[in-house]
Amino acid sequence: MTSKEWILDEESELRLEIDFDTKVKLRLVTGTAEIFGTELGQNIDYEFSGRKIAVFTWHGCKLQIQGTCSVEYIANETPMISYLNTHLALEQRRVMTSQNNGQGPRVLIVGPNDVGKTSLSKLLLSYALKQSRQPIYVDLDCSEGSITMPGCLTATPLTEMIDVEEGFGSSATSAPTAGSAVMPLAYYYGFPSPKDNLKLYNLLVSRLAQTVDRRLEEDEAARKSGIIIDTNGLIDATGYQVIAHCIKAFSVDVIVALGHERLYSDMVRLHQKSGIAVVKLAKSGGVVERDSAFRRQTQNQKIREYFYGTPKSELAPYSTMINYHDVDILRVGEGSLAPSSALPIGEDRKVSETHVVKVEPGEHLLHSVLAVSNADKMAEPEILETNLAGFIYVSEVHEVRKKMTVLSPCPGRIPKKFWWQGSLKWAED
Ligand SMILES: Nc1ncnc2c1ncn2[C@@H]1O[C@H](COP(=O)(O)OP(=O)(O)OP(=O)(O)O)[C@@H](O)[C@H]1O
Repeated sequence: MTSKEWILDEESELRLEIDFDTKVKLRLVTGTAEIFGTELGQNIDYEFSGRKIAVFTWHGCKLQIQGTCSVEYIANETPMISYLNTHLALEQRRVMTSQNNGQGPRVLIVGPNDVGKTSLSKLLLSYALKQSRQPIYVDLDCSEGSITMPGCLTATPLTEMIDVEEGFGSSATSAPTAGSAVMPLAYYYGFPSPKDNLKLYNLLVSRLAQTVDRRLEEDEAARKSGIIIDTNGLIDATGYQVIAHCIKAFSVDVIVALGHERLYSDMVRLHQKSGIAVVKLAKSGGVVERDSAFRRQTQNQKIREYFYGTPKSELAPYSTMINYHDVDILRVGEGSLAPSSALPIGEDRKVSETHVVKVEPGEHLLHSVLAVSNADKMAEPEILETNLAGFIYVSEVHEVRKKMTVLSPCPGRIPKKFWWQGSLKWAED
């Protein structure tokens, strides 16, 4: 394995892109360094595969890289000072919470795709954690699923530093995630973009916000620390509606507009008069555009980790045979969208967007990832607003015997019978 040393001056970063089929080891030899806000320990090997990262140093350091990266270079110009200043301003608001009902900042990060919204969220959360805060991370980017699986909207109270190698996670709704001692709260949306079913998306955002509020009422440390909300990259007219809805639902008081001048000035025009602080931050030159193939591979990696764990903490999934009639497979909206002319008189399309339909099990479920609802009965709309117990993967379908084999991270019978089908499939390799 090739080995290379890099010397970094203060306030510079080493940018690395590592393919999915290679492994690269990173070691901090001297000095201090961090990855998206989480500090590296000296003389520890960190291993990465299929990642694009920046190793930043405030005071200078020496790094050792073993293995081959597809891209590696040092950048001296970064927006890190402005990111740190944003953290300091948020921290100031936390200190001043006594003047604001004990409520810390509620920050919404908006911007187009691939400007570094998730990376900035990690950084602001890590810096808050470093100051013994316990912020809540709300992930509304349904295409990515930083915390659980793509297709989910989640809220995670963070109590421990975010893992350098795994980011937000070797995460699972069935287990506490990296960076958290508490289980994340997840609702199932099931589509890659809020546009796919706007009514359902907004409904779930409102539901998530209510649950977060209830938690904040009980948890003083989290209340003071505030919430950081990561969004998806939609910034057209629908995107603005989605943003306005999030602001209302979560009572956002700080908007960070990342890497987009017009979005910033629109946010000032639309929201500043209601007392919301709007901050403009520049995109880092290191943020990498990810094509659809890379995003798909990242999703696959995420799904694989849910069932099999990571090299650091491997899991062995359990395989169970299920009768078709033991479970109800559900779908919302899309599958049930009838042409307007076919809807009963007086019922408009909006009604069917949140209508739940049962799906006949069959070959079409093969390789699907299904979300297991915590609901015990099929009542609308409550079932839509019930959080998730976890996920299963359909590894085999036995059409003749009316059975299917599913993988689950937990042993034994799967206790819940309502399983959501979204657009997520995964061919195990
Ligand atoms: N300074 C940097 N150097 C190298 N890579 C970076 C840097 N900042 C971010 N990245 C990488 O760039 C990619 C895109 O960043 P990120 O996911 O934060 O963007 P995003 O705006 O949240 O994207 P989207 O909304 O499209 O999901 C990620 O793989 C991230 O790890």
